[in-house]
Amino acid sequence: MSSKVQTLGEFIIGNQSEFAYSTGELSRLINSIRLAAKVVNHEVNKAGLVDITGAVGDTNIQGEEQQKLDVYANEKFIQTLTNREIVCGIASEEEDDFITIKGHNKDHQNKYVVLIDPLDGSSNIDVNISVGTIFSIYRRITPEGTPVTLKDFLQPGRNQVAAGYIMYGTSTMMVYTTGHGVNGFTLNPAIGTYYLSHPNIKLAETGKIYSINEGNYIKFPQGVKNYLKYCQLEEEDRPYTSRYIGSLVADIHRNMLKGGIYIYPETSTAPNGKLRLLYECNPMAMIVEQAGGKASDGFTRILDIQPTELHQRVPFFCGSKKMVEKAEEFMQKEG
Ligand SMILES: O=P(O)(O)OC[C@H]1O[C@](O)(COP(=O)(O)O)[C@@H](O)[C@@H]1O
Repeated sequence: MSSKVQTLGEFIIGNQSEFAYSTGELSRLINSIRLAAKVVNHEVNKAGLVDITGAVGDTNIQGEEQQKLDVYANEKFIQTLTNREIVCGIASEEEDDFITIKGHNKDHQNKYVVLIDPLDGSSNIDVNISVGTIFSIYRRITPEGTPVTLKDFLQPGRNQVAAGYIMYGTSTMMVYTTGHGVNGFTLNPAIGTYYLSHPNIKLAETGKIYSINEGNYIKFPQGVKNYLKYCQLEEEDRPYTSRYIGSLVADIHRNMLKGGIYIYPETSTAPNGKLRLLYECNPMAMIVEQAGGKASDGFTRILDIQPTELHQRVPFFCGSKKMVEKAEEFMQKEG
């Protein structure tokens, strides 16, 4: 990588002026996520060698069996953010309730809350398939100097000040936005530095890839079944090709670079789908929209949904604008 390529650290400092009332707090926060991700990356990379795969025997609030790496990643992100005293609260897929961070002088002066899925795609850890971390950052809405409340976390996604993911794949990448476009940074593991490898990522208006777990086909709403038929018909630029990794970060990342649509709909057994609004769908929706794409629950823009619970689930249609609009057409036709 030529030395002229910007490092993530340089990029964060260089773009600090983008943030309204910039005190450097948000930059330090993104830097801390960068640091925690490096620590987690190290464990993920050697997962096959050491006894860090498999379950710990506990289940999280979603009733999912917690993987050792889930727990490890959760601890590392919470520790790193807590030790750097830059957030007033953290919510995580692996924690039943939000965590209050009092801050340096125990006076609740910090401005930001973070919502995180420490290790997404955990069902793929044991089989060495790409997994990821997803993060979402908001400015608190309750007064500084008072303890953070649930209200600070239950904000509509359009209020996010930053969102991103880290993908632990063939290479490790951090992709994020602060509302001024989307940039991707690749980790050079030899020196532990992220470099700006994917500047200003733009998602194609349409693509030829659809990503959905067709194993659930019979449980899908009619609108989704009709859209899948549409994708598979030999007409115009179709049939599209089916690609599904089963790791949200990896599926969305591929579609961001190649064009495509990812769908995790409601089903007859899961009326709100599987994915969590606050730390899976909202951050991915902000990234995809910032890259020119679209994200909805089939009817409503994801970023306009008013959250009511920390771990609520929503149906998710996300990707190339024209493909999501077509899928919404089929959903709305079926009502
Ligand atoms: O196996 P399914 O039902 O297709 O679900 C896969 C989806 O669930 C997820 O694994 C989310 O769950 P986790 O965050 O618990 O891993 C996504 O990454 C993925 O897209």
